Amino acid sequence: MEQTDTQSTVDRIKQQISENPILLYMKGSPKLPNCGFSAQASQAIMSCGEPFAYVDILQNPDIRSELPKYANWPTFPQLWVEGELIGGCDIILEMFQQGELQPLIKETAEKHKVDEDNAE
Ligand SMILES: N[C@@H](CCC(=O)N[C@@H](CS)C(=O)NCC(=O)O)C(=O)O
Ligand code: FES
Repeated sequence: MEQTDTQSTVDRIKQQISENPILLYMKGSPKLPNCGFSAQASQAIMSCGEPFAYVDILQNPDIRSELPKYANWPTFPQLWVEGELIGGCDIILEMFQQGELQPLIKETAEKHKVDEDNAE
């Protein structure tokens, strides 16, 4: 039973990561963040001007407990781009300050817009 629950949570995480090219696991929402780290991270990503998906881990305690093990990353927020963990708040802000975040987000969004246009 325990095993099955853990497995379904991990499956849900894998599905979220594979279906959303830009995905932020955070506390609260970008509009109403519940922690300063999540607020700073989501603001930096929002300032790139592209839509992105998020999961509020405070509403999903199973994901909060399983994702750190799956990701091998102990804390939130976590930014995932195209199925890869980019990092947490420190890395996101560092990339933003170095001018690396915006091209990553822009190029990813652009690429997946084309994917969607070609979807048929
Ligand atoms: N230095 C971290 C700061 C994030 C952090 O320390 N998060 C803590 C407090 S919000 C956390 O997620 N703890 C585990 C938990 O609350 O589940 C980063 O770069 O992301
Ligand atoms: S919720 Fe306390 S530091 Fe993030």
